[in-house]
Amino acid sequence: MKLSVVGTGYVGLVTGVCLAEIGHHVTCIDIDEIKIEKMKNSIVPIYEPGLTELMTKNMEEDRLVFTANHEEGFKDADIIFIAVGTPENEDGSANLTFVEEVALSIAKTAKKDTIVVTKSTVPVGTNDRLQILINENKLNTIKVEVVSNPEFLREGSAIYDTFYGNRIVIGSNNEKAVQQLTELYKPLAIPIYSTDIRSAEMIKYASNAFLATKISFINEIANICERVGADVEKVAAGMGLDKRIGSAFLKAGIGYGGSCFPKDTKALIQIAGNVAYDFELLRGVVNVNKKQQRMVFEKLVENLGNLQRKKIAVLGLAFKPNTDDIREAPSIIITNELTKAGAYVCAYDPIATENAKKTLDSSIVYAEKLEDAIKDADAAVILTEWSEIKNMDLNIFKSMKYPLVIDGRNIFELSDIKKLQIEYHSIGRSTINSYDQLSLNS
Ligand SMILES: NC(=O)c1ccc[n+]([C@@H]2O[C@H](COP(=O)([O-])OP(=O)(O)OC[C@H]3O[C@@H](n4cnc5c(N)ncnc54)[C@H](O)[C@@H]3O)[C@@H](O)[C@H]2O)c1
Ligand SMILES: O=c1ccn([C@@H]2O[C@H](COP(=O)(O)OP(=O)(O)O[C@H]3O[C@H](CO)[C@@H](O)[C@H](O)[C@H]3O)[C@@H](O)[C@H]2O)c(=O)[nH]1
Repeated sequence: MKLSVVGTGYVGLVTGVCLAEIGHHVTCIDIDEIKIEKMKNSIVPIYEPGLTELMTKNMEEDRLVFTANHEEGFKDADIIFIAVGTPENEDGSANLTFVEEVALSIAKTAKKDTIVVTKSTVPVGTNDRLQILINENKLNTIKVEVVSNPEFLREGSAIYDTFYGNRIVIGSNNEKAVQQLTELYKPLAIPIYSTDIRSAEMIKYASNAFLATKISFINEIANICERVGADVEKVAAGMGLDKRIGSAFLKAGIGYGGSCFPKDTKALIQIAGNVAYDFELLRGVVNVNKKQQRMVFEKLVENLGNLQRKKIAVLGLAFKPNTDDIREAPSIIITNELTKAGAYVCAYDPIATENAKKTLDSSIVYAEKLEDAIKDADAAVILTEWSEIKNMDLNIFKSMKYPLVIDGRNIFELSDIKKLQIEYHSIGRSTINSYDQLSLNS
């Protein structure tokens, strides 16, 4: 089939490349001309494992092209995917400006019957409104059918998730459109769940809100564990054995970040509010997350006191490993607090440094190597569970001025930490202070 994908961010580019890989002819469109030029030259503008290779392969096999011109991009399309951003408005609601701009440009330039598939995460009712917007502004006598097809990929494993997702949700009342999309996705052999448009839109928000709820739940359990002498890692493992609960998304830490959970939870609270429903539970989830994101900073102040002129090594800046994305990353809040408190922040991230430089306070110094950030530090905080950090030689902590480590991701085994002379605090587990004990004994 001939497809167009509008928006070449984390969702659009991965979708376009993967659809080309299963044999479709794909035109990726973006308004960012610099991005388009890069992609035309086989440069992937984001970090996503495996994407460069797959993109280049499909370009070479003539199934994937890029353009900044909507009209040219829509020319032959049987199906147009909308994958532009839906960022957060100041009041927490979803900003639909980009989606509406694309819908209008389809209305004004599409010249043949087409299915418009919304992959962007949009509030319930949006696709119905897009259908009206397109019908009212169409310049040609063509049929345009708007379908909801929310995306569930995760950054860092986006290609795997596209090829091996648990389900594909299609929201439409038009049987022909559902059939055509089913045909399009057939090579993926992923179960298709077909439903009405509004339920499809809600499935996306409800799924993200539920996963965020699991995270805030386990984080609260972790905070209680610390106070009653239980270990949250063991608690989560024991809970996860119950198939009704499941072990996924029970990793305690410094809260969820990223471009989706923070904005989508707030948008769902707004969606409920718009129909006079107070989503009390989800408000709790969001508040717990805010509190949790400050946890590392609070533990630092508790143990170090005044942070003025203290060197703090910040290990990991991305909101999760295997991505360069720092949107809504806990590192933003934590480094802001640190710099406000007068600390000297030396940060290390294997991939996200360039994006961090655009967002974080300009006083932050970026180390080239993990060991450079840690050397002579008064404390180290771990914010992202990159495998490089997980697998580091723990003896590097010996090069610190005082080996105080606050691990916001519980990446080390307490049994390994006990072998070191180090003061180690994590989330929902007991504190290890073999440094002071050893110095008292010697
Ligand atoms: N990032 C994820 O992991 C993820 C997963 C599932 C769903 N989503 C949803 O998918 C949507 C896209 O998210 P993203 O992270 O890929 O966004 P992104 O910000 O990475 O990319 C959006 C792209 O759209 C382009 N764009 C904006 N207006 C345009 C227009 N009029 N025409 C052409 N291009 C235009 C931008 O230049 C940008 O390259 C959002 O609604 C998001 O909530 C994201
Ligand atoms: O047990 C866990 C699991 C995740 N996280 C945090 O939660 C955030 C989100 O993680 P993850 O879900 O892996 O990444 P995203 O790429 O944001 O993917 C989520 O958001 C996407 C955008 O909507 C959806 O498509 C995906 O299905 C959904 O998992 C990150 O900060 C993680 O550190 C935890 O703290 N504990």
